[in-house]
Amino acid sequence: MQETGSISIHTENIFPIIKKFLYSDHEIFLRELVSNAVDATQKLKSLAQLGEYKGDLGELKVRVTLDKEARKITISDQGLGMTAEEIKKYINQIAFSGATEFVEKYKDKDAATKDQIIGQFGLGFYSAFMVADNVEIYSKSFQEGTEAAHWICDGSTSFTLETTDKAERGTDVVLHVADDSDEFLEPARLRTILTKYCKFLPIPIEFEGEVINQTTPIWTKQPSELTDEDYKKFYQELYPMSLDEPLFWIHLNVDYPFNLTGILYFPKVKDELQFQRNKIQLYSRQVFITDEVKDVVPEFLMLLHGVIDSPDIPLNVSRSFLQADAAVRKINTYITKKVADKLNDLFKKDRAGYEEKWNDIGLFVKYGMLSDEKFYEKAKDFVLLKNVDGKLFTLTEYTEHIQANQQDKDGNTVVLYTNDAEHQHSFVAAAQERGYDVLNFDQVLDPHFVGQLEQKLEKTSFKRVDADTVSKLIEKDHTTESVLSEDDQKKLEETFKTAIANDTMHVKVAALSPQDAPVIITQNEFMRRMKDMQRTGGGGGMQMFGAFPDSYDVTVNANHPVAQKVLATDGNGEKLAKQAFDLALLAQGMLKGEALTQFVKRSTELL
Ligand SMILES: Nc1ncnc2c1ncn2[C@@H]1O[C@H](COP(=O)(O)OP(=O)(O)OP(=O)(O)O)[C@@H](O)[C@H]1O
Repeated sequence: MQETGSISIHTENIFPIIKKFLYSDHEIFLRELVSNAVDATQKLKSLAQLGEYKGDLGELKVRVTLDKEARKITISDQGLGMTAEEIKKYINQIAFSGATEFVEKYKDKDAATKDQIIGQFGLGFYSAFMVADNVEIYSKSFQEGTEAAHWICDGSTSFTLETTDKAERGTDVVLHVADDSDEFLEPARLRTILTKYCKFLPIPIEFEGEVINQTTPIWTKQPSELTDEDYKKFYQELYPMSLDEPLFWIHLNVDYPFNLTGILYFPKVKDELQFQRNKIQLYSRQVFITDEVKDVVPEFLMLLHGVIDSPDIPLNVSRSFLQADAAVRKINTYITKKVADKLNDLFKKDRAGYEEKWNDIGLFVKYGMLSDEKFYEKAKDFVLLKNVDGKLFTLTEYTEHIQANQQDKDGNTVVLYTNDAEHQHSFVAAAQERGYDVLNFDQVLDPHFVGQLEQKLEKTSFKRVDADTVSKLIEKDHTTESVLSEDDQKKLEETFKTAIANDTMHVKVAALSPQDAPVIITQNEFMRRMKDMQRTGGGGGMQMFGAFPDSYDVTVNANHPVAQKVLATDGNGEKLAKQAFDLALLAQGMLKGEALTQFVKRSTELL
């Protein structure tokens, strides 16, 4: 029997269009055909379990063979097979009706809409025509008394279907590789594609006499069956180039309201926001889909490694489509919650171990808090603050720790921090002498984190230690009286102004404790933050602050003995003022170049 026919497609040149636009990655044809073969094999297994197939299953394998000379790639399975009728139905109608619909929708659309349309289409059998100019199917159904069928299609809309004498159950799909697809005739290329997409398929895949996959990867098993070693070993398999062990992991396992399994690993983070080579891999029923998981996994968790497997994620991952997908949004929420629960668990069960890992996980936690409100709500109980002595506190613990000493006259708690303990050493030391605690906020996200905490925590403000003189950082009720008369204060101010002779240095005289430094240079917290934000790309209204030169407050301590000396009428006042000012600059690493040379010269003279 031979039958020729026309595939019910109205648009003549459907394949060139598919070939050109459907997938930029032609290599996925192999993933599609091998997954079809695996599906057919698993369907047969299920039928056998249900007693609907009583024959011998035999060795269930999928074989990929390459005949370079003949320009042929064959994908063979011993699955349930198809009769001629089934080929007409499943291949001619189902596989190609998808293609028709695709082209119909695709015509006359702009690029963005086209992208979206591509995203909606199931990949499948017809992806074979991206690399082949002729495709044959030889198939024999598992059903007794049926004849084997042979189907040929040359990429036009007509096909030939005839009986054949294939003896074994199953399907061979033969691709006659097109002239422009020579790359797929290289064994190494095929092996790479198979390892990329088929490494964890549930049925053995054989290529050049070797099985290339692991049929039961650990994420498909129960956590109770697995040891820490199994998880670590699997991490190595996923990322053979990785030198570090993961810190810990989460085994994901849900079947309602969507299906998802997987393992997420927390890696050691070497430098902040480093480029991540080891990405999370996305699978659908053990078939690799992509490692661009941007829309499936919340952005802050992109720093994690591992695998996610879900049949509920649309296979062909197109941006605009994924973002709108309800299942994807639920998955997103679920993963966020799981990660928060895991961290909370670690924190509760093993505080010491958690603290040890804080350097590595702190970044995730803060990034998560900043980018996801729900995560903030959970993480506020286990986020840690580190002070300059290296001690770690939760938010509540810290508030309690500083409450007694760091309240200002209005009852607000003032949190002091440094972003560079070395550089701001004199300020940190001054604050500590007062009995204040100073936090270390020296990581890349910390400026944003400070902003967030300030908004969230009631009656709490944050000040960088060098934002003001120590007595002004936290304004208490009692004010120190000045030992100088008003005239003297004026005179002192003028002397310093002349000595400094710099418009960006705003000199003022204040009555501080005689134990404080004679001159203190600070940068206003508000102004500094605005300028910082402008530098890191905060747009809009911040622009104007960036245009201002850096400006500083120079506070001269009226109660320090140096003030008396500057006022003494021996003609050395200005020189001393300049010297005291330079010392303050020096304490902050701001004295450089010629100014530094002058300072050294003047110091020698004064000696
Ligand atoms: N190797 C095979 N053995 C048995 N049946 C097959 C085989 N390959 C394809 N088929 C049949 O042809 C149908 C169409 O295949 P196609 O790959 O185009 O779409 P799909 O697998 O149903 O969906 P998708 O691949 O988009 O998820 C399949 O559903 C299946 O019934």
